[in-house]
Amino acid sequence: MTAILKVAGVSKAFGGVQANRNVSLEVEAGRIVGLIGPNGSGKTTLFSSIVGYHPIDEGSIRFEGQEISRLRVVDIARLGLIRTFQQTRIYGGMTCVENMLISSSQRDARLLDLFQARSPEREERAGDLLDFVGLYPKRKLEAGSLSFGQQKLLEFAMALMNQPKMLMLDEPTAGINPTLINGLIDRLKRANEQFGITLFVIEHNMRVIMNLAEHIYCLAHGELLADGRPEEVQNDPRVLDAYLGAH
Ligand SMILES: Nc1ncnc2c1ncn2[C@@H]1O[C@H](COP(=O)(O)OP(=O)(O)OP(=O)(O)O)[C@@H](O)[C@H]1O
Repeated sequence: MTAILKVAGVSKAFGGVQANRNVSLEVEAGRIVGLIGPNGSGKTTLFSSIVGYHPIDEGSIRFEGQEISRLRVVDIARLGLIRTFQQTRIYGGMTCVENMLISSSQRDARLLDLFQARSPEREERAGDLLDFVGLYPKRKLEAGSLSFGQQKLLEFAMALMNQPKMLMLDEPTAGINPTLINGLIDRLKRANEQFGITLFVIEHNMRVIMNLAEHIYCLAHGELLADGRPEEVQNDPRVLDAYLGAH
């Protein structure tokens, strides 16, 4: 197995706050890997650094062997490394299909309007992916009328429009009811298996991440604390201490 993502010695501070300190980790191609840690342990900061949202202070980030730590978000996305956010980023006044079409044009970093973004192939792909996440019957509805969980599914489908090699998901199940959570886990696994997309997932819900990930990294106070198979990490006294100590 080869690493699709290699993070080596990454540090990032905001003023006096050391959000990440000397973090090194690897994500193997085709895997589902989890990132856990108490609130404020630096998970989102690490994701932002990887996708080029802000410069890092030290270290190296390689995607498919290429150094990406100095690239812009759009250039990293073009390489096939895409991230979704804790908060959904959809246009509530547009239909589900329109959101999908706009999303697919973002990869090119060109400000295409919806008219230009429409093509038979893209519309077909949008329909197929909406079907994949179970939203095909709602494709012509305004995205703002969907439940929060359905909006998360739409956002996931929008990310797939860009045909990523690797998707980084920041708390995909946050705020979603338990029934939809199971559906989302199933879709994430299927995207991994059917489309071969590598997934790197931040998740607070332990049941979800234990069920989903094959390997888990745990951060605490900005540093890598432990990593291993889900059952190893779950029973690691250092991880338990970090969580208990955080409350
Ligand atoms: N833009 C910023 N400016 C200043 N401080 C920041 C910024 N972003 C993050 N931090 C600080 O860096 C530390 C790590 O935050 P981060 O959001 O990465 O943690 P997290 O593990 O994702 O937390 P959560 O689980 O609550 O989302 C925190 O102390 C946070 O306050």
